[in-house]
Amino acid sequence: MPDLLIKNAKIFYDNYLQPAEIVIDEGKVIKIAKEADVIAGEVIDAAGSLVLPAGIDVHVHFREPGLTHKEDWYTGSCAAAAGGIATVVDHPNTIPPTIDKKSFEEKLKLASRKSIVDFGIHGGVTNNIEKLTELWGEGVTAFGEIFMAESTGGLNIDEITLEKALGILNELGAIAVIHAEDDTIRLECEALLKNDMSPSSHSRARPNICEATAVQKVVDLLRKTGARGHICHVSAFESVGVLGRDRYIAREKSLSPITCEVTPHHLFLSTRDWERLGCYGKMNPPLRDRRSVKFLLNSLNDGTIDIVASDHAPHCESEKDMDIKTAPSGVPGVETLMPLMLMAVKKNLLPLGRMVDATSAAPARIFGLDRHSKGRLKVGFDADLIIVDTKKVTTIKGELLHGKVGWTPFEGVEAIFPDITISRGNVIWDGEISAPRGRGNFLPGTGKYMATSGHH
Ligand SMILES: NC(=O)N[C@@H](CC(=O)O)C(=O)O
Ligand SMILES: [Zn+2]
Ligand SMILES: [Zn+2]
Repeated sequence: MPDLLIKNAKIFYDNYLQPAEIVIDEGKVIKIAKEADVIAGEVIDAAGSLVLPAGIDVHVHFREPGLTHKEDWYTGSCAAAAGGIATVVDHPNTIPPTIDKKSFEEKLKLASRKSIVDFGIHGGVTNNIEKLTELWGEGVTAFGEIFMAESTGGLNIDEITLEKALGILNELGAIAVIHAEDDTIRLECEALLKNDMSPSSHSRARPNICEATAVQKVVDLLRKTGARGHICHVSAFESVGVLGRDRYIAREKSLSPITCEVTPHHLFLSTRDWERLGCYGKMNPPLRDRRSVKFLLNSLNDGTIDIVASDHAPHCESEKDMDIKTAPSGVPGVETLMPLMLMAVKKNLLPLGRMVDATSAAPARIFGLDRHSKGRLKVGFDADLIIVDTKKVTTIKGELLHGKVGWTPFEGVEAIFPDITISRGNVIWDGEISAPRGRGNFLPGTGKYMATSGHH
């Protein structure tokens, strides 16, 4: 008898919403049919709600080890589950940073003990060029974010180191995940604004051209070295222009595309929100004006932007409640990503199919998580699913979220939260967290398999 039957579901299949029943056994989807005609150990009646692939958030900062007053693997993964995300990839700017075998093993142990969702771990790139191969063999998902400019953690590197690292990543066949901002432009602008204490000065300290210049530089370096690249959190319309041009050339030359992501805060907030948010609106890259915001949404629609990722970067209120120069950069977002995207679909800002691809199938494909059967509602794939009643529009409240910091830049914004999140056939969220600590599995990157299978 299979473990679970979801009946009265509506699924998005063949570009249509269709009624379906989904049969799950041993964590996998084993049958999808109009009428499954089986008796299962357990039955969930979706009562006509949508059943979609759970989200995959490839950009979170879960802050452990070292910064657990902001977040840890348990609270971060609970926030993910409550927001409809069943897989995350963590970034390296923890304390210690994830830059060698030892720090990687430490993070892996903590995450394995505490995470309730499946996870990958990215390796960091600093002056650890000689450690990249060992990190790859340990099973990091990819390398990054590689900081071209200062951001939380101070892991930024210069262009010479970046080029060297990209050469090695090309040999490994690993993806370079880039935080693209130009540090020279940042320093120049910051110097000019050193007496400007208005929160909105942060957007001018890191203007559009600061990002676009770095995007152009790293595109050139990726093409020169041959390394595969993914650009984090693009925010300026000029950057998307640079990437669109490269994509066109890449297609003509049959090169692998450089992929990119956008965050919900760059899609749904703008420089207008400085007034409401004050220093809580400080993040890198910063809030942009309406022109970029519109362009980002169009580019997500037409596929120039591949995926949505949260850049979940929590800081405590006591840390944010400082002057704009002292406050740390970053906002929480893992729990609100899917609810905001579902709301965007309801408002006709984006077709459902595009939203589903950008939050599940595409991140899985780009980061090789599809080899772990992630990212699709499909027979043979992991039963990582959400059940959503799209009629249930609520407003986001920081105090109801499950991360540690208790605030959100989206306070009062309309959203659609999932009723149920299922990970490998287990209900991990149904209005409360229903998963034991440490049930989440590590999803090793391809370097691990190459190391164990003995060829390179
Ligand atoms: N986005 C941010 O402003 N901050 C991130 C780091 C980063 O992604 O740059 C953080 O870890 O706090
Ligand atoms: Zn970043
Ligand atoms: Zn980040």
